[in-house]
Amino acid sequence: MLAEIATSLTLASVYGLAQMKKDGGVGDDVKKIRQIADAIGLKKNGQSIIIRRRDPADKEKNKFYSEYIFQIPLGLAFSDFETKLNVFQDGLNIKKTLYSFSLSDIKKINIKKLMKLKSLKAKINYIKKFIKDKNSIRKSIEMSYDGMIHFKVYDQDIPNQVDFNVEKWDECNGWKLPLGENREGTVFLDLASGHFVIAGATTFGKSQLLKLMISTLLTNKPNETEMTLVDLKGGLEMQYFEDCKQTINFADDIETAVASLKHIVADIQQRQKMLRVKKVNNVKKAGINKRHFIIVDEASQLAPSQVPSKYKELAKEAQAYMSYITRIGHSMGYTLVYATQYPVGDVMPNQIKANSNTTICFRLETDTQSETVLDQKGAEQIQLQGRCILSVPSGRQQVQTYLIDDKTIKTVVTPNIVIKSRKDDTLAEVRKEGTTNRRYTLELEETEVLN
Ligand SMILES: Nc1ncnc2c1ncn2[C@@H]1O[C@H](COP(=O)(O)OP(=O)(O)OP(=O)(O)O)[C@@H](O)[C@H]1O
Repeated sequence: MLAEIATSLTLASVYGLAQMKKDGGVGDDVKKIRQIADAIGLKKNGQSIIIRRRDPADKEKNKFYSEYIFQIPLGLAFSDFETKLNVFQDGLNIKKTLYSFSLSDIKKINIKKLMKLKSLKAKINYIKKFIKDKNSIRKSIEMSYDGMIHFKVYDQDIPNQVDFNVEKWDECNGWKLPLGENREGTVFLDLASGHFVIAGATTFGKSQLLKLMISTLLTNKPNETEMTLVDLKGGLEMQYFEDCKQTINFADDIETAVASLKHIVADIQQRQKMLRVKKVNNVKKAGINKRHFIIVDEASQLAPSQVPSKYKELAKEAQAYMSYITRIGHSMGYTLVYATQYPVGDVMPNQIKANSNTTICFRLETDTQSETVLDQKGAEQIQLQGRCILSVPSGRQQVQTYLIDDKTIKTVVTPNIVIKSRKDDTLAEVRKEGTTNRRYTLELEETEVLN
């Protein structure tokens, strides 16, 4: 037995050392970063960036990156560096050969597993695979600036795809959503923290994310969730949830959408009056646990510039209601989730953008669209389905969102299905009215609630 372990270890060491020799050793990130900056002209009057602090990764303290803090030469801006992030990243990953392998890597080989393999060929293949997997790891960088430029260098990149596992829901307390994974693990969002904007070109993951959000609500807060689902892609994406008891309104055309939003606004105004009587200024203080989520996909179908002329007035009305919901709704227990694949001009109204504190942006077609959503370029460079830039008040980061499968959604939905009476008789009325020269007058009373 001991002899076998020794043979396998020798095998691993010899193979690993051979590969390490081929590579020529591990490079110095600080030196490389400075060389790259110089090579692409990021220096001024002959002065290069100067290293001020090194802070190595410490897995025991859950710190997954090494941080290098540089002073930048006078006359250069952080944006000069930020726009070259890919150049720095690729530079750090340049290898002299195909393999890079260290002695500490050899220690990570699972000896027990190796021992169980019967033939020498299987053992060699196991080690080869281990080395191949190790070498497919790519360093990645995050940059930030606080008077000095911070390079966070991770030994691994964000995963390219992560399938959702229902066990993630056990890790969520309150209104938490398991959004996806970054370089350090799961990223959670608080669904009760404010309104959401979700943007992304077609097939990059918006609908998947909406399904994950709704499934999370139905799993963790089935009795405290109410939903208004506005699916202007023909109702195909949200149809899973149409018959859930939590779905108070379901709209798959502009007229029903406007009618539903109008109801929500009336409900919010009603609730304001109720809170005023109770002399409190939000639902939490009033002891109301229910939250109502208004989920709109695809919001460009409610933008006056994008709809046929006969629907323009309706679209204006819808936008006014949605803006109202984002201004007043949060403290009243109403959350807007505004999703669009086409964030240009009036599809991204200022009020909705300004009043939403979480933005999830998948790939967009142009840098102008990226600026419209995030106030900066970058979303046009995303290549992967499900990869997003998450922007919250505390900062920005890239996340690979979870991919939830239809079977899981069905399992979540089934216990929540109810046979409904036609709840939307009123909506049907409004719809009829809408087709017969209806004149819309906006009466959005903004009642101040007592503090
Ligand atoms: N998080 C993800 N990880 C990996 N692949 C994904 C992810 N989200 C979506 N995809 C892939 O992209 C396909 C389309 O996703 P989705 O339906 O969410 O697109 P979309 O952005 O809503 O597009 P559209 O606006 O045209 O409906 C999915 O069927 C899946 O194959």
